[in-house]
Amino acid sequence: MKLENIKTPDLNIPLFEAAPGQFWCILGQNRSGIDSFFSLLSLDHAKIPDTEICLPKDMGIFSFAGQQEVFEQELKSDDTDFMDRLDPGTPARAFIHDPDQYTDMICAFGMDHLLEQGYRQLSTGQTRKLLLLSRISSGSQWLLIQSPFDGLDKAGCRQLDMALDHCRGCGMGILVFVYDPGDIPAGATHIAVIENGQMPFKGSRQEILPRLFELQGQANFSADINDLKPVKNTFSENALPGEVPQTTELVRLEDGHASYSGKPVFSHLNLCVAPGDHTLISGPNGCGKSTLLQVITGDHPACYRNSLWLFGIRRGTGESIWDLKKRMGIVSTDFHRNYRVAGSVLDCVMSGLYDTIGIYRRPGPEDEKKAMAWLERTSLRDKAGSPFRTLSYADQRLALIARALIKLPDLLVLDEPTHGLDRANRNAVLDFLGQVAMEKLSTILYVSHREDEFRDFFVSHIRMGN
Ligand SMILES: Nc1ncnc2c1ncn2[C@@H]1O[C@H](COP(=O)(O)OP(=O)(O)OP(=O)(O)O)[C@@H](O)[C@H]1O
Repeated sequence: MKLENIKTPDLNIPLFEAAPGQFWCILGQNRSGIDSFFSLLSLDHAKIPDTEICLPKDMGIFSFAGQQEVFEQELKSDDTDFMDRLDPGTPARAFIHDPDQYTDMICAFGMDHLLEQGYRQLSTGQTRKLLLLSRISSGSQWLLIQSPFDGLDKAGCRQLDMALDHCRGCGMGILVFVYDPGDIPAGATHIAVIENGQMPFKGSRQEILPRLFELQGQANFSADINDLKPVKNTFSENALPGEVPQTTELVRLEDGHASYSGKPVFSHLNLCVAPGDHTLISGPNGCGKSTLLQVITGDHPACYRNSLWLFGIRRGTGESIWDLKKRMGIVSTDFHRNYRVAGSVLDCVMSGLYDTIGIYRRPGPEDEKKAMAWLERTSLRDKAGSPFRTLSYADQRLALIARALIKLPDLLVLDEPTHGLDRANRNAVLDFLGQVAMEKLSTILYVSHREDEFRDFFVSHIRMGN
């Protein structure tokens, strides 16, 4: 693989070369040009005037955009309307080329018991593991992989490192793109850094690792809690009629359970979240973290089968889900992939005020002002009018985080919200959530696999699946 004299509006790289058997890690911050470089390599027939591009014919590509394409394809072929049951989607087995040849790797990823399960029946991490297996087994001699560790549990990260080492051992060329120096794969033999559209360092791992401290991380997310305090000072400004205010528990789940087709995901789970009980939820892929949060947000049918109280109101007693949603802000991978309406970035952030996906009313000037302020805080102001889906994955995430925060709801339900973000942005978001917690502006339920996100402001930690 060789690219010479790359000159585009975002990139200026005189030369990049990689050989079969090399394992490159490309490291860059969000908006550094790293995504443009990834796109350039992943295009079938990339053409830039005066640029020499020599790419392998066939590459196994794993990317956020590719994952969304698979999801959209699955939606298109959803036959639920013509069946007397939910269409589970393409069986996982069909994504892996010659599964028998990859039995050990499939088992190592913990996917062996899921091969007959439909794509739509997999958790976030399971979906990502499946698509990684799909690319690794594709027979391509080159792998091009974007942010592979996002969403994977600890064991999954270790297995991926081993799988990539195995691929390199078989003579494959590998390029893994990461946004955080902590995500550099253990087996990477070479590192290249992208900064301001350029590639200031590239070379062997030993040569480049000591130079990484020179990198200055600047976050795109920057919010001052003092600007927000006057908007709301207590937990229950949005109290529902008839609700016991202030001291009411936000969530109570007694002997909670959820299952799919009779197969339990979790059971006997008790949870009580009072204002200020910022709660971290962790556990292996597929243990039921997202299902639990979906029960709480009313996005899972088990919410009616449980002894569940939200803001002091028992679910299933005639309450309006819209009234409940008014008091929540939600970010999750499932929500992100389903945010598929046409609409601008400004619309997306503003829609957080109305709890809709997209805008279906004429917003008032005050709402627009609030949304613009959040675009400023996420450095997305100049993208206000751009269609949401044209943003990079990380910028889409920042917009969705702004959407959840715009009304500073009583309950922030954040299921792995920092997918795709670089270290500076991730830290900035978590620092801000720490301030939100300290100022008692919201109560936070937060799912994460990353130990560097296990901050001190979480007062309780639920470890599921142990
Ligand atoms: N629609 C569905 N039908 C059947 N099984 C499902 C469905 N959705 C999820 N599951 C299964 O339920 C289990 C829990 O899924 P869930 O998404 O809650 O896990 P998770 O802990 O959030 O995982 P991850 O860390 O990968 O995000 C998984 O094993 C998954 O395969």
